[in-house]
Amino acid sequence: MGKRGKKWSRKRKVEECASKTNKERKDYPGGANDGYNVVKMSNAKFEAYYSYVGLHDSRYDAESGRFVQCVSDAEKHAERDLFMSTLSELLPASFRVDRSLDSMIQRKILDEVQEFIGKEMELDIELPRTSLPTGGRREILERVDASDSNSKPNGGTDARNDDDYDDNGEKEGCGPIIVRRTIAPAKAIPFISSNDTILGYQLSVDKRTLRRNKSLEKFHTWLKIQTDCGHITRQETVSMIPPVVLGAKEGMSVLDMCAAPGSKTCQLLEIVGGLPNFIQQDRDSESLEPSGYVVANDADPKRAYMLVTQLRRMNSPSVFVTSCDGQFFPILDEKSVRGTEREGMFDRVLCDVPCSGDGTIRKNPGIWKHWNQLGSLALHPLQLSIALRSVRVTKVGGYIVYSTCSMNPMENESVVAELLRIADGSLVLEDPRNKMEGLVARPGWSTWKVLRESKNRTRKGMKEWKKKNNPKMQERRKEAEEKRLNGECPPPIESEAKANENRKDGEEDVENYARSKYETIPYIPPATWDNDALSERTKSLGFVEYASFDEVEPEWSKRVRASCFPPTEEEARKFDLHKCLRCLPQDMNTGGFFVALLKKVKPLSKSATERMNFLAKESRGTLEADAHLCKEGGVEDEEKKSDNGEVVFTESSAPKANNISATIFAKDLGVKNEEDLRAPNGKANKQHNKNKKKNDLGMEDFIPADLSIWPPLVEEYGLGPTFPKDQFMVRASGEAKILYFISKSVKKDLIDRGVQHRVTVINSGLKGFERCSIQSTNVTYRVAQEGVQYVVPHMTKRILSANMDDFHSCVKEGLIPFDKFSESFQKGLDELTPGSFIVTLEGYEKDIAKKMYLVMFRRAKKMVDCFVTKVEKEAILSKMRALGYLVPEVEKLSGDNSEQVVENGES
Ligand SMILES: C[S@@+](CC[C@H](N)C(=O)[O-])C[C@H]1O[C@@H](n2cnc3c(N)ncnc32)[C@H](O)[C@@H]1O
Repeated sequence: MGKRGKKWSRKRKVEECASKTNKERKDYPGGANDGYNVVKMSNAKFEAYYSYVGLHDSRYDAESGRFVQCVSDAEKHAERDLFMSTLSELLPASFRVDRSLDSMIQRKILDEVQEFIGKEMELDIELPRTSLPTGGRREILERVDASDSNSKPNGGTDARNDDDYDDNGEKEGCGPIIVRRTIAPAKAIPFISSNDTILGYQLSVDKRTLRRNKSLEKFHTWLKIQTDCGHITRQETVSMIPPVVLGAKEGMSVLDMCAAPGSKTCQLLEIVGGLPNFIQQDRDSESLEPSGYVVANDADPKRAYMLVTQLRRMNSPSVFVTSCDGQFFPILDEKSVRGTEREGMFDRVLCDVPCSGDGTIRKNPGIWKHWNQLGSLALHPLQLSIALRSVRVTKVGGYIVYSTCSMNPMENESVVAELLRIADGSLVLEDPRNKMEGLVARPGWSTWKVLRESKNRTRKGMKEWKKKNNPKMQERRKEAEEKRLNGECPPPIESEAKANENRKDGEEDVENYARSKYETIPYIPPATWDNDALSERTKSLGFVEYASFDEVEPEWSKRVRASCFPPTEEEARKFDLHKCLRCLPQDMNTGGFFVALLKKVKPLSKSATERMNFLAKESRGTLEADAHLCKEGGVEDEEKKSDNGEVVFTESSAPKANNISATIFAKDLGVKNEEDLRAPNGKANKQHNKNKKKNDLGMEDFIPADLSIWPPLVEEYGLGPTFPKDQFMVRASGEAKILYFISKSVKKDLIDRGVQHRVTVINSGLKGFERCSIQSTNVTYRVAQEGVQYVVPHMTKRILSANMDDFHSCVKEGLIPFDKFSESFQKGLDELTPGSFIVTLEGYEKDIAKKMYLVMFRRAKKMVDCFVTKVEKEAILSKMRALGYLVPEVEKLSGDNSEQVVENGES
């Protein structure tokens, strides 16, 4: 089998694996397949770890509205039960209405939301069929019955009757439980608001119930349509917190460092890159575009593509999607452009780092099976490195939000504490609670315990154990042993024997591990909350605790780092870590989340920058890191030396400090003189441009469109002098299929500084024109619906204004004969030569915020076509309804037939 065949079979394996996961998903809690693949919502290590580190040591006091310490064991038990039973419930779905929507449309949507959330209705709710380690389902049912309202009470709970449960913690003979409740389907989320209007809503039910429940069918259909139109975004409640905390404002430059799949990016874009509501008909062309922008970055190119799909709904020219390891995000200081000394270029940076994700355990039940503490320890340095880079690229005076969906202090407070330590006064932690009405978040921890799992409990250990216990291997070993006993072969040499002995020790451990991981031993709640007893329990599960970094064995010092340990008392007083937000699932019936808001008050010191580079280098290896960092083009010439006289790696010194990497990188770019690498926007970049039409991902470079394409288009569409030709970008090489329109600020801050040569640009802006040659003319492009509102204001030809009826016909019908329209509209059509043209809704010709424009095509025969996708047509119809035009709720729409026209050879 050739290479191709091999590849194909690997692909098939992946597909098979994916389908299995889907099956698992289908069967996941509440699935009809009784007992098959039901996820066990229990993990002894997870529970022992969090009990020991103190996750249940405080509770919410509803009376005072504050968190208080649990003083008795009973209180801790109750808190733990509440935590565990919340984790076993399915996560309620949430959504928010786009804050940048035209105010009239937004009002209409909010009215429609009220229709659903305002009135109570009887709902059949399916409770998860799960194995609950303790407390749990029965208790949930009791709470459901006892509660008239939809709110989740906090406080003590009854202990379960263990007789009802089998050894796995499952209730015997128990299928999916359906309860009928009279509730409102959703409640408002007060901290998701704009101008005192609440825009966020949390449903009473999870998305599966929403999809299947007959009484919610209408609501579900409405949600689907509004989501497709880009009017609302479905997003988890806690995931909406970071963008609000970040405090971005209209017109700001924002970087979303780890952006995919992009729900927070959308939220940020609505604030900084949406069209302000006040734009009305009399604005000048300057204010046509949003002045702020969002750079959405993700290290994984495939995930970065997901961002493009997600952001397309936003219809904004102010987004720049890149794929780059956040640890090497290019530094574009103000000084490289204007010769000033200002550090950083972003007003706000969201650093929502990759994490263990145990806060998402309600929607990702696979975490129950795979959770382990080593994962958090391994992520800690990467998270720190990305966060430091985020600080570096932020302007002085700007803000950084560090967030994770993990509850583990190794990924949260310890990273923030180390950031503050390294920044040494350049960063200040702020408390965002006052901006967050209705938010229930616990204070961050100022101290914590540091534990690791024993080595044999790693995946590698598991693999070795499996290999060792493979029946064939065991058989062979037995044969060898017999031979040895019979004197047929020499005994193993001493060191090997010793190694075997050692392995034997480990074997038992691994066996235990296997049991705990794959059979999921049910967790026995602590009999006492005494510290020693809890410590014993974690030890028996294979955890090792360290009081300080000095205790960490040398072979573990790369995993359990000094920065994992809590701050000294003096540092703790300085850092104020309690200002961080710790959202636990039981507090707002959400997922778990952590957020820290940091203000950059002065530039980072040299040693902080060196530490940042060191971490990046450590994570990616010297060669790769050097190449990445010198790709940025150094800005300072001097070679840096540390206190002990060693050459320390910095961006600028990279080529000098490591000649090999510089040579490799120079070769890669086709630059003969390595010094050229150091000149920002210099030879290296130009050479890079010339030689590398395709970037590392095989994508063509994203470059400004050649000005020679414009004359025929200017003539055809009457593009006036205000038309911003320099804001159109293309993919390099050949004739561009699409001309992307980017906003002025994206051009000025990013393109003009050459960012496109330093990172992989996945996408930016809106499709402004699409290739489409029109017979008997030299016109090679037509206007694209995606960016039509930014082109139309500059057009003086080929625009027709239509009344509501004609406009509606254009949206609704496919191929439309002229005589379907009013006489005046027909007259306009008769005067047009064949080709692309724009129809605007009468009265909204210049209102680009409402985007009542349609890209149409006039055929040679007296017919017209509409080049608008079904989804966009839905959006237009819902806007027409908001404008008071009586469009039926369900309209049969024909899709975009641009392809068909091309095939027919008419265009
Ligand atoms: C927690 S998710 C981000 C979720 C996202 N902010 C949202 O709200 O939809 C973390 C993301 O970081 C990306 N990532 C992992 N390592 C990275 C790195 N070194 N630099 C940048 N992104 C990284 C992952 O691909 C993943 O998409």
